Amino acid sequence: MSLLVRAAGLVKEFRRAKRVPGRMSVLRTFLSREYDVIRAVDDVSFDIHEGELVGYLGPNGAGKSTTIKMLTGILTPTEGTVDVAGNDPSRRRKANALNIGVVFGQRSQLWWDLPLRESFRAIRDLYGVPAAEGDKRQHELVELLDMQEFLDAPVRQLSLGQRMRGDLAAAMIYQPRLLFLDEPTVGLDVVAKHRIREFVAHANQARGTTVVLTTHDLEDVERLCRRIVLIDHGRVLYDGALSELMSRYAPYRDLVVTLASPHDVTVEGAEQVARDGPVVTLRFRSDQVKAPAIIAATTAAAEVVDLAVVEPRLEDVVSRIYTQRGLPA
Ligand SMILES: Nc1ncnc2c1ncn2[C@@H]1O[C@H](COP(=O)(O)OP(=O)(O)OP(=O)(O)O)[C@@H](O)[C@H]1O
Repeated sequence: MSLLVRAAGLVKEFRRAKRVPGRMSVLRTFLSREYDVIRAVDDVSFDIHEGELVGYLGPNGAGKSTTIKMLTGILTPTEGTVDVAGNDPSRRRKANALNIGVVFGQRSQLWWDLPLRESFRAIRDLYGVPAAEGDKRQHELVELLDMQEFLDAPVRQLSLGQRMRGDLAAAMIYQPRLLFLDEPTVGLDVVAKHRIREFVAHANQARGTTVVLTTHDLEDVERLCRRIVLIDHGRVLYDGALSELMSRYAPYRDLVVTLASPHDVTVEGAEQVARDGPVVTLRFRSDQVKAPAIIAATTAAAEVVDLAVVEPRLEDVVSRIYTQRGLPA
């Protein structure tokens, strides 16, 4: 796989007027020439290869949007370098724009008063997509995202889910090599989320589009991303496979059993971590002991009426990382 994005030692600092306390604070802050420097991105480096689908994650204020803005050319780095398909995005914004598609869940890139069909036409013209190729691509996207029935309605009349589908299609119609998705499923119902995820997976797998996904919805991540980059306070905490993060930081399974009567259970190789009436949770190291062995030992030790083996949730691992402000020991 060839290298598509290289971020090396990226730093972005913002200046924010220092708040002057006391009477007339707002006016005095405005007139004061003192600033605080905020290091929103602090020495971030990563490579992304063609065809990858990377989750770029972090808590609120971690520096995700600031990084993405540097990759798309909206912001110039304070230090460090960015290369996106051979372009320095902030110096060659137009050339970079031809290679990238950007979708923001929170705000539309479409023309509010135009029907989607007209927006697509305008974008195709803007990007110089040949007519026959554009027609074919548009037809395909309309089918894939099931947009036929609202193609002629002005964007302002669309539901959030319809608008998101429109935004995705608009970003893909000129076939960018790299797609940035910022919270693409925020505010959508389960069916709409599913549809968006299916489309993104298809774009990545069938068309080979490289995707950088920023999201707080960890189901998006579980469904789509093999690799994640986790940042906080502008620094990379983890960059690697999602499966590796889970096996390294949550190498356990829970056996949840419902007993015929409420009591504690002692089983070798497992630890009882919770009991709620007759429902007991036994945790065991999945890298050291197999689930069937724990199940057999538990059913021998107690009268079990129901049981389930539960995998650790990404949400638990990530929330531990966020609260500890670092990777668990
Ligand atoms: N234009 C700006 N001027 C001053 N500070 C800024 C500016 N843009 C971002 N920041 C600050 O930089 C830090 C990182 O912000 P950023 O928007 O990159 O975070 P984020 O990870 O995208 O957060 P969220 O998940 O809430 O969108 C925050 O402390 C934010 O207040």
